[in-house]
Amino acid sequence: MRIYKEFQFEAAHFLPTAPAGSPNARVHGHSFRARVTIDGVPGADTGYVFHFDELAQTMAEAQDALDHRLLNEVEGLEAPTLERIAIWLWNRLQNRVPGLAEIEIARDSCGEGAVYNGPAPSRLAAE
Ligand SMILES: Nc1nc2c(c(=O)[nH]1)N=C([C@H](O)[C@H](O)COP(=O)(O)OP(=O)(O)OP(=O)(O)O)CN2
Ligand SMILES: [Zn+2]
Repeated sequence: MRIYKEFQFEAAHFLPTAPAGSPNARVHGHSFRARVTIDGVPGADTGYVFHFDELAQTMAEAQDALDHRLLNEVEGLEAPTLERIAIWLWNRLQNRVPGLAEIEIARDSCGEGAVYNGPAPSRLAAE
């Protein structure tokens, strides 16, 4: 079973590789939504996969690192596309959230988003 929790953040950014003169090359802001999805089996006694309160604490720390920031100044987000933010959040949460299955970063105002399910499995040594 999959469960999820979301948080919002408002942040500024620019895309350093955008062509000069493009609006994307200028600092501008968006409202972002992050969804963290966990895959697991509800505990026989607890009835939950992972307690939302525990997840909320971890997510609050990530939210604080992103909210009302210039994302380009956040370590690892020098090119802060939706895709890069999704990977950044995955890397931040992967050791702290058992069963982490998916990160979605969305800009709902323009119907855009990126969904990341973690790195592709590494090739078998025999290959
Ligand atoms: N594959 C991607 N393409 C683009 C991304 C991205 O993250 N991944 N990001 C951008 C820029 O951030 C750009 O600002 C998005 O612009 P646009 O789609 O025009 O949306 P708005 O600026 O209109 O968003 P509002 O929040 O509605 O103002 C470009 N491409
Ligand atoms: Zn933008």
